[in-house]
Amino acid sequence: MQSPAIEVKGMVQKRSHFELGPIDLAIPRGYVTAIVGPNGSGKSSLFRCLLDLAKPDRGEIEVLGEKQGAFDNWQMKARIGYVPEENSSVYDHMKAEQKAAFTRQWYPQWDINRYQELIRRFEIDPSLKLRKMSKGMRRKFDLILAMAHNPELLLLDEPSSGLDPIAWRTMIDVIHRYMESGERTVLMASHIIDEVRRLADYIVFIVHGRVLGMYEKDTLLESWSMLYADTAGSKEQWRSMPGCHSAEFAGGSTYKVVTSNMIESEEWCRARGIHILSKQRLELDDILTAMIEQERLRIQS
Ligand SMILES: Nc1ncnc2c1ncn2[C@@H]1O[C@H](COP(=O)(O)OP(=O)(O)OP(=O)(O)O)[C@@H](O)[C@H]1O
Repeated sequence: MQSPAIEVKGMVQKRSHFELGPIDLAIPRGYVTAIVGPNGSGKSSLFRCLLDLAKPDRGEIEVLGEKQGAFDNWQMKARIGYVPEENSSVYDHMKAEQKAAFTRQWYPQWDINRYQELIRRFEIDPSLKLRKMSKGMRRKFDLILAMAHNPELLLLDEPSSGLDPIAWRTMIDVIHRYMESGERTVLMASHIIDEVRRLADYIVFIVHGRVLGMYEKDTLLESWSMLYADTAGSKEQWRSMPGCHSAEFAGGSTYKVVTSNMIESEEWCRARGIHILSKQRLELDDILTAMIEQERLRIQS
């Protein structure tokens, strides 16, 4: 089996009011993995640790087979593309084309045709000064700079922040095409459920600096469901149902039940003669909300 693109073992970063970790994570090569979590859950902090822009207090990080610490090596940086959550204002006085000329010095694989194709697709005027660009234009340009050297690994921190719907679709298409070779890896943080649904193969949920789990997206969406079940008057111990997240009385002899394991829940109901009246898959944001609730209960207990 291929080694992971990113491997994090027992990583902890302590701040005065926030602790990230301990985090253990293996991001697979050749796939898009989305990190999803509420504001302040530590997504950007994790990205900065992965890129050696911030130091963890404990643990090990390996990116593209290199242990953290080998990152001062430009050859290593050239294998990665990064779009941070906030862009730096240091280069604001430059025109886009000057910033591109400056950036390409660091990337031996800079692909001028690819750069120009992306400039066209995202409709960027390269003669414009960066400070004159709108937030969305700047975001598109940052994406272009991160992708013009065809990196093996792309780290995108809320890539669509500020993009209009047309630019957003272009971004989705550009990332899909980037992944076509099957050898590239994307790790992205996102709050946009539609973006995660369209792009991600795997989803990592992070809450209060801790990883709740990493899931294959399709399996996750197939497993979490809400069902209405008719118990025909019998009292059910819903808590013993596999995957039971919550069960609430819905009138008559009907219950509304949320499960994280639809297949086993159905079998459990069948074995007890409980009739499932309807079932509906949960959306990713509902799943995240349910997981946050589970985590809250776990911490309280
Ligand atoms: N440079 C820093 N110094 C000290 N604390 C920081 C720093 N950057 C972030 N934090 C804190 O770390 C915590 C996690 O923030 P982080 O930006 O990593 O979360 P996030 O999941 O990316 O949030 P968002 O979705 O809002 O972008 C927050 O409590 C934040 O205040």
